[in-house]
This record gives sequence, C-alpha cells and structure tokens, in this order.
Amino acid sequence: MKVSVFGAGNMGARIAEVFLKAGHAVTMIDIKEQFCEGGKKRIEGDLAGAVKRGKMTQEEMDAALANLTLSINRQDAAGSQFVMEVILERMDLKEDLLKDLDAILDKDCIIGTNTSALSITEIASAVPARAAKVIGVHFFNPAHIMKLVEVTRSMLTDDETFKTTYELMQTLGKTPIAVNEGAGFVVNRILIPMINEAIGIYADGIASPSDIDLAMQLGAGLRSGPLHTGDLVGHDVNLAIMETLYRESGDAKYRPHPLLKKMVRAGLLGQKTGKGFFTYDGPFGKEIPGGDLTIK
Ligand SMILES: NC(=O)c1ccc[n+]([C@@H]2O[C@H](COP(=O)([O-])OP(=O)(O)OC[C@H]3O[C@@H](n4cnc5c(N)ncnc54)[C@H](O)[C@@H]3O)[C@@H](O)[C@H]2O)c1
Repeated sequence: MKVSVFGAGNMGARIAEVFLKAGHAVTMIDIKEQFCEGGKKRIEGDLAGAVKRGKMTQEEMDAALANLTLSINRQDAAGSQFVMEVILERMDLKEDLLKDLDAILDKDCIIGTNTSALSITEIASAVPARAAKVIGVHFFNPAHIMKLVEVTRSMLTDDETFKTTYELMQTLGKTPIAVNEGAGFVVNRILIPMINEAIGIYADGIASPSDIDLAMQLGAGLRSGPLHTGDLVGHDVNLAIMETLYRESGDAKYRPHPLLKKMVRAGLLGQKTGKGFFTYDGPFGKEIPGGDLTIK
C-alpha cells in the first residue's frame, strides 16, 4: 500500500524504513531536500548493515530502496492509504499539517501521529471531518529495532481506525499495546521524568553522567542509563514532553529541570547534535569515551 511519512528526522526515517521492509511504497516528505537526503542515508546505512549481517539480501535492500520516494511537497501524499505524522513536537505545526492533509487525502486514509506526549484529541480536533481517522501511533527510538508501538485512541477515534492500525503494526513485526489518551501515554510518563530526575542528580553534583547511568544499569537493571537514553531521544524532545506533562497535569513533579532547558538553549541536544551528556563523533556518530559533560 502507499504510505506517506512526514518528517525524515531521527524517528521519521526509521519509521519509513519499517514500512519499506514490510514491502510498502513509502513517500517520505520533509521541508528541505537535504533533510530528506539525510533520512535516506540513514535508511541506506541500516539496510546495508542488515545485508552485511545476513538479515537481508542485497536484492531485498534494492527492492526496499526502489519503493522509497522523497519529496518536499505535501501534495505528494495524495492517494496514500496510511499517513504517519513524524514532524517536530509542536502542536501548531502538527495542526497546520493535518489541516492541509485533510484536503489532500482520500476520506478513508488514516493519519497516525508519532507525538511523544501531546493530546491526540487536540491534534484530531484540527480536522473535525476526519477526526475519527486520527490516532496516536507511537514508535520508540530507534524505530527499526524497538518492538513496542503505543496505539492511542483519542476521544474521537473510531473502532475501525483503531483495529486497522493495531493490526497494521502487527504486520510490521511490532508489538502494539492499546492505550487510552493521557499525556505521555504509558512509557514517556515514566521514562522522561526519570531522565529529568537523572539530570537533577547530575546538576546537584551527586555523580558524573557515566556513573549515574552505570548506577541505573547495574542497580535498577536498565539496559541503557537515563542520560544515554536522554541523549538518544534528543533533549529538545525531552523538554517538550516534560512541558506537556507539566502543563496537562499542573503537577510540580513534572517540572522540567532548569539544566534541561539550558542544554536545549545551548544546542546540546544529544546524539543528533553530537553533544549532550556524552560526546559523539559528530551528529549521530559513535560515542567518544571519556566525553562526559562537565558544567561550569
Ligand atoms: N526522538 C525520539 O526518541 C522520539 C521517540 C518517539 C516519538 N518522537 C516524536 O516524533 C516526532 C519527531 O521527532 P524526531 O525526534 O524525529 O525529531 P527530529 O527533529 O529529528 O525530526 C523532525 C523532522 O520533521 C521535519 N519537519 C518539521 N516540520 C515539518 C513539516 N511541516 N513537514 C514535514 N517535515 C517537517 C524537520 O525538518 C525534521 O527533519 C516528534 O513528535 C517527537 O516527539 C520522538
């Protein structure tokens, strides 16, 4: 089927990759050609790695890439049966995109939003005539590896949209769970405040970033420590999620830590900018050992 993915960034490219690997034709749409090309490079890198490890043949890789179309024109989503919105975590941008898509897409086309924490009902309300066909489809990072997808109904999502989306995720090799809307859904309501707390522990001078992560790996059984996970997600995204949790609940326990705000203002976003609580060999590069952040 024809799938369109809006956003070729950290998550969008890998979500496009998941659909390509399942044999779908994917149009990946961003606002600049260079962003589309960057996303395509990451897909090519992943697929080449899979071929090298014997998980995929060269022919399968070529067929998947032949199914990928890049675009900077929203109109190219026309004729899609499923659309994934994977753009920046901002309600105004998501609403603006959905309003345009409402005029471009067939009336039965489902729009899945990959929002990390925003209200699915609020996003859906931007397109009253299509609100029943809008649903939360929350993939995890890195989307080509992580199995979980939170399939989240808004107040307005119809049963058919939920069932179709849930079953589609299973055909992609994912494990969906059914979620009723609530800021941050299940995982991020637990995970992101934990990252925020780890930032506070570091800011209080209690331990180094490496030791905080080691503590949570060896003491709490986590596969990745909270600050490495924070660098992977991107601190701009972490901040947006904390702000949503705080705004929606009014509960002080979700207050974004001041250091998280400063990290974002400084462009220390984590892997995507090559520097966060740890240092990387350029954007999305390998971690450089001993590169813990030291705040002055
Ligand atoms: N980073 C994570 O770990 C993670 C995990 C799950 C969900 N999410 C969610 O996924 C979404 C994308 O996050 P990301 O980390 O990939 O961000 P990102 O900054 O890496 O990528 C966002 C991309 O969207 C593009 N974009 C912006 N406006 C657009 C528009 N109108 N049309 C098309 N493209 C547009 C940007 O140019 C950019 O390439 C957010 O809603 C985020 O909360 C992120």
